[in-house]
Amino acid sequence: MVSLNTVAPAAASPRPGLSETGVAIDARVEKIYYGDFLAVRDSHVAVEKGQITGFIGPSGCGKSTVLRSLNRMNDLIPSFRLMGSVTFLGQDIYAKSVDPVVVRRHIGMVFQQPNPFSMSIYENVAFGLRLNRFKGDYDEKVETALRKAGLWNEVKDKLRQNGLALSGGQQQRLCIARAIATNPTVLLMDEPCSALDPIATRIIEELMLELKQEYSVAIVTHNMQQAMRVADKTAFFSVDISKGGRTGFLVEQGDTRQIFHDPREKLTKDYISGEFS
Ligand SMILES: Nc1ncnc2c1ncn2[C@@H]1O[C@H](COP(=O)(O)OP(=O)(O)OP(=O)(O)O)[C@@H](O)[C@H]1O
Repeated sequence: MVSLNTVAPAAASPRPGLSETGVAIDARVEKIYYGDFLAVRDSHVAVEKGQITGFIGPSGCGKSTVLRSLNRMNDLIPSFRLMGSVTFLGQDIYAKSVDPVVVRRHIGMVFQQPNPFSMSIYENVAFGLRLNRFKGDYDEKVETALRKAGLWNEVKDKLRQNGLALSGGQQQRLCIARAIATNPTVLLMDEPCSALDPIATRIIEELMLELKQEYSVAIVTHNMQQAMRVADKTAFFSVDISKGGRTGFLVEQGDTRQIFHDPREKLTKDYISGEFS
């Protein structure tokens, strides 16, 4: 059982394996507000173990809002308010006793813009380990994370160089290395390729397919082809403008093939045929 209550040294709290199938994160969003604005309603989203779950839908439908609710990243926005529940391996991540720093160690995040810190490549990867008061072999952890992120061969001779000196695609892989260094169970990726060229995008997509051997992944993407290429499961969101607002909601979630080729809902069908026509 994972403890979400205190910052335990990273090495002392092993990551649950992906041997069993099932749900890693179960989010039952009733409502999400920013101040008085109802941004998302009625969205039950699951991130399954060892799979990639894609979040798709038109701009403003709440994909990023829901994604960022899955590891309490939205806590940093004072006007944010969630009604409903989000459980990680059966535990309520919004429970009073839970430490959001520990949640984010188990559920890491990669953002749209590569955002390495202005520090060395090595220290970028070691950052989360230091935050989590890791006491073991830093060199080994940094190398392993860089290898898993497919970056080791490109940076092994310049680990003391500033991370900001890398190319955009390399910076994004550095951010992935930083996210996986603390041995998370889930990786959340918010449009991780939107700032990258097609070659760097393809590298990250291939990396995602490798990462799902070890991690459960949820990715927000605007790119439907990307969702089809990488996602096992797809959650399609839409925007309700019927009451004069703009409120996002989940239309349906299912196997990616089913969502793209045999959607249950007309809204999904219309969106997908519009995107591909
Ligand atoms: N920090 C915030 N404060 C207030 N409103 C916000 C905030 N972040 C997002 N919103 C609003 O919440 C709604 C959902 O935004 P969100 O970014 O989650 O949608 P999205 O589907 O990811 O959009 P996009 O595809 O354009 O990135 C939008 O109306 C947006 O303007």
